[in-house]
Amino acid sequence: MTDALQIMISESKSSVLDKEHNQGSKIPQIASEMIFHIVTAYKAHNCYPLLNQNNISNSKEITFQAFPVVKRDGGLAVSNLPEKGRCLLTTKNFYPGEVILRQEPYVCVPNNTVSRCDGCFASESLKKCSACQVVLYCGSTCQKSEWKLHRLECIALSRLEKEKRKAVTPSIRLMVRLFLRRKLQNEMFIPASVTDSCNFVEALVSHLKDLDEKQLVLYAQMASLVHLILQWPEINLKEIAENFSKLACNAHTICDCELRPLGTGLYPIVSIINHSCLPNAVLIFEGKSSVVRAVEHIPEGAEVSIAYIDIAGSTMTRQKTLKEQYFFTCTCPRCIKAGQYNDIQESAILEGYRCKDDRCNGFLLRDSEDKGFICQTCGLLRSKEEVKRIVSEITAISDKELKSTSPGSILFNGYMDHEEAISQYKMIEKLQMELCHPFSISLMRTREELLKILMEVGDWREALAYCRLTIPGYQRMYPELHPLLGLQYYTCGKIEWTVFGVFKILRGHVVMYCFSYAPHAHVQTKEKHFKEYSHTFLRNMFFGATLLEFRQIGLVAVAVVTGTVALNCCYLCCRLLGYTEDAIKSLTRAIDILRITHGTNSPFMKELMMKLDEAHAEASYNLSSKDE
Ligand SMILES: C[S@@+](CC[C@H](N)C(=O)[O-])C[C@H]1O[C@@H](n2cnc3c(N)ncnc32)[C@H](O)[C@@H]1O
Repeated sequence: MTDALQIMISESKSSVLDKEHNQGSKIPQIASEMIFHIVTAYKAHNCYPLLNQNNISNSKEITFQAFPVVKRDGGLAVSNLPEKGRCLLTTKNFYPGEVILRQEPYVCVPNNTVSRCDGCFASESLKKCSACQVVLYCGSTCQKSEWKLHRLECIALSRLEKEKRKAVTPSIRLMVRLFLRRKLQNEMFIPASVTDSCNFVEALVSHLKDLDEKQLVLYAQMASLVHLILQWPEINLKEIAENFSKLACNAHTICDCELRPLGTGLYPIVSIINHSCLPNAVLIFEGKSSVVRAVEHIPEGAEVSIAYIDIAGSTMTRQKTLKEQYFFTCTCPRCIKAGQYNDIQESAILEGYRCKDDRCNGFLLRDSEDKGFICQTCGLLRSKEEVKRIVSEITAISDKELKSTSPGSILFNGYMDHEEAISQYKMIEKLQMELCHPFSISLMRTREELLKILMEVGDWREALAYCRLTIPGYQRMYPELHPLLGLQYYTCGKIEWTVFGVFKILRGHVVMYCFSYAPHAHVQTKEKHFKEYSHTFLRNMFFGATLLEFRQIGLVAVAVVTGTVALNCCYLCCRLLGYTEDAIKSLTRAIDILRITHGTNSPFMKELMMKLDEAHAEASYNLSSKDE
């Protein structure tokens, strides 16, 4: 049977390759048919060729025993669980904040939403590699550090016609690099070690047998492009397609410290870690290095777990996502509660509707006669028709053709300009407030979008209001030590620290003209001539004057000040009353969480801790000037 399959693979391969050279446009269809046949044949014979957790011990090339212990002295071992496959176990205690594992990527690539340097993922001062014209570098240091691998990649990419080079997406590059690195390690141009070798890649689960036809077709199309780039007769399309399937469930999105995606990387030992919706560890990146830290005490002999997905959703949503992307049913402590009353209640709050009575905070469940949804606190019915009407209004706004016809003028999330985006999101927010439970995820996502845009335009005051609105949702949806909760406190503190008022002095009274100041940007003001205050200038002004009284009337505020500095200057700038204390609270909460998830040594954390120190210094200055 294996021989028959082998013949089929080689026949299909040669036909694909022939077509590839003769009629480029037909390749994908033929390649996908081939993959489909191969997989169907494997399925029919209940046999899967490469390693996976089910047949791992039968493999001749590599066995599980070849690398049972990842880091004996580091407290980790690899084991195998019947329902999960391989897993990472601890052989010592790990405590919150302790690094469990650090690993460099076996291969990685930056994403293409923004142009980035291949070496460090920076997005500034980039130059294209003069030979392939595909890969970007920020300077010679990064170019040199990447050269061993890029030398071969560059030759391969340079052979491609210009038009085809445009189709070289990050996923295609990641696959090309995977094969190139394996080759370089086999030929000993790049050193291999027990934990950094293609053996680990071979052992990754692929779930090829679980893919639907559409996905198989896609992988086959992608495989044919990789084949065309590499032009290695010894690899076949099936192997490449299977590797795409492996990357889909084993590669990780590389993020910056604020969890914004930068690229994709394969970290073979990190890939052994299984998922939990209540994980005991977190995966963070320091540059391109992956770092897994404990977020709770993990006793010796326990399994290390991380979250593969955003764990904010209801059990049903999380399970659906895990099944679709990773092909398993989660049985973590949260998921085993599926269907229990508390779980149903939580789902209804996160993804359901609000009570018709504004004053009631109850959650709604579908009524038995299917007329609508009944509030479980006050018993009020919300009709299906009403729900439908609001849902379709929201959809209509979301779908509205706001996209610009000329790509150059798209400013934000496809909207023509920020103001338009803000107004659309506010309309959606209003409708969601009418429809959804106050802790609903969709309402929170809308507010997150608004926060993002408002920060982009430097409207710090409103951004702060939205940021504060999201905090209770985050507290509810995430565990106490979740990086996203820490980062939301950080954003709040950062804005509280940033919001300034600019005052104009009028005979000892000061009239406030604006509320916001964006460092290194223009002061946002009703009176345009207040532009371009430098950060230092504003800070100096603040320290030179004492605010006696502050009253806010709409957008204008009146403040009474004393102090010669204030009177010598035309304008006085002051952090809005009470915001320093708020910033201290938010930054402290952020640090309490992020020092566990992110450690304390990264530049990001150092800056954050410095900000908190500054806030403390300013608060005690305020206190002392008040006493005087
Ligand atoms: C990144 S791999 C993790 C390592 C994997 N167990 C192995 O044997 O290589 C992801 C795959 O592991 C399995 N997996 C991960 N977490 C799981 C869990 N909580 N329950 C069952 N299977 C899980 C699924 O097959 C998933 O697609």
